[in-house]
Amino acid sequence: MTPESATIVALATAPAAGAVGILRVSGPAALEVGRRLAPGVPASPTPRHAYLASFVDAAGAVLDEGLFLYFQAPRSFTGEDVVELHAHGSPRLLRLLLARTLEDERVRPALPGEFTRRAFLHGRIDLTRAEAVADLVAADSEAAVRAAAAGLSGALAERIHALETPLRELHADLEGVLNFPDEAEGADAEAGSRVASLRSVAEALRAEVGRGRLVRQGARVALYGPVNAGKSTLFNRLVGEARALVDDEPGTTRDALETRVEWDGLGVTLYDTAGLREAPGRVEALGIARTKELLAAVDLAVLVLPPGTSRDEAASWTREAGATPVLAVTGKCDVMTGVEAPAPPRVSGLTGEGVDALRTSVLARLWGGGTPSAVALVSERHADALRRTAEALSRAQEASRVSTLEVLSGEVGLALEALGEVSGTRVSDALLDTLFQRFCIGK
Ligand SMILES: Nc1nc2c(c(=O)[nH]1)N(C=O)[C@@H](CNc1ccc(C(=O)N[C@@H](CCC(=O)O)C(=O)O)cc1)CN2
Ligand SMILES: Nc1nc2c(ncn2[C@@H]2O[C@H](COP(=O)(O)OP(=O)(O)OP(=O)(O)O)[C@@H](O)[C@H]2O)c(=O)[nH]1
Ligand SMILES: [Mg+2]
Repeated sequence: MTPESATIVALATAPAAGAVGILRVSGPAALEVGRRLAPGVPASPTPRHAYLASFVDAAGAVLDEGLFLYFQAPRSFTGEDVVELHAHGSPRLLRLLLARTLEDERVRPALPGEFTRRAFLHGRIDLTRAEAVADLVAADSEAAVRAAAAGLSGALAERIHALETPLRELHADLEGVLNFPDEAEGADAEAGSRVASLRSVAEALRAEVGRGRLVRQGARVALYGPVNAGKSTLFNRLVGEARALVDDEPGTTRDALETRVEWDGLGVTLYDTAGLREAPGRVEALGIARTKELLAAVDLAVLVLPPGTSRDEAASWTREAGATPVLAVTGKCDVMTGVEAPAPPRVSGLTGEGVDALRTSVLARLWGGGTPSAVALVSERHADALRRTAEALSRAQEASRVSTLEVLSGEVGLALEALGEVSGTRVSDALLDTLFQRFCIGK
């Protein structure tokens, strides 16, 4: 039996006690197998009708009373016959029901992501939508939920399509001129400029990978600066609870502390770090080394300076963050005297002054304009395929000037191939294997 004709089964709900647990069966034997567990359901049930049914064991003893749903191929999530048993959410009961479906030799347990993979293989959804399903399940901020939902409804698919269609047309035109020079004469005019504009579309999409990552994984933001500047006090204020130890002794924070917050729907991992200073004690020096490591890894470093810091000192503290963007603030602004005239923005972790404004500036620096939910969730995988698309188009552009039409068309073909890895029009089984591995079983 080929894997495609196998009927698969898995729990569609988490394997924990809950109000309802769902067992999902997909494939040609789904209805027969489902009815073996729920013999009260008619032989030809109305698709999408919820039947209240008894689920029974092999001897006919009732194990549960639940809902039975039948989706007739191809009008189902997978495009195959699907049966769902909505039982009470007892993990042990669901294992019994699952074991009963497996008694049929046509049925086997589903692999991770296999329901979604079948939806893709049956053309119900393209690859960007399949990936959005996994993004949605993994989403842990409102922005991530909204962006994945947009992906599920085809936001990225449309943008890829808007690139793939003219690219395919260009390729067809070029092949036409190559194969039927008389009929297709002139179809290759403007090829150079068509290639150039497609290349910039690919580059623009690829540039969104950073935003995609910010939405998916959240941003990483670290507070840093000289010892005793008020970083931990500000951290506690930003987090809304007394997470970090605060003391007037310089060098209080040693290990970096981290906590996850959600600001305007965007997930943010916030770090409080050991204050930096010359000639610290041995343990404190270890903390300082960690701070420097962390600074290199975050998306934004918020430099907290004590009142009265000079411009030169501030510049030298800024350099500590290396290539990481820095947002400098003057802390303890409640104790400042007018004479010091410190550089804005000013905040006080103690009184809360300027803290909302700081949060807004952090988001603006991370995100720029627009709303996080409107982002196309470009992943590293998409960006890599788009990079190869753009590179092939760049070579095509060069070829349009100095080389033959064959070479030009060949490069356009390669661009099309690389792009096909995003939508899934050209994918290998190996790529699908890796992609669906990150799904959970039952998805
Ligand atoms: N109980 C249950 N809830 C679920 C799912 C499921 O499989 N079962 N889903 C699964 O992850 C998601 C919903 N996704 C679905 C997508 C398409 C179809 C479907 O039947 N599509 C048909 C018919 C469309 C129509 O009638 O409008 C089709 O596309 O042809 C069903 C569920 C989330 N909730
Ligand atoms: N007046 C005033 N005092 C503050 C403010 N923030 C912190 N302090 C005080 O300054 C001292 C140091 O505060 P911390 O928050 O521990 O400073 P830190 O930058 O984390 O210090 P290290 O961890 O040692 O680097 C404590 O006595 C705080 O109460 C503030 O906004 N205003
Ligand atoms: Mg501290």
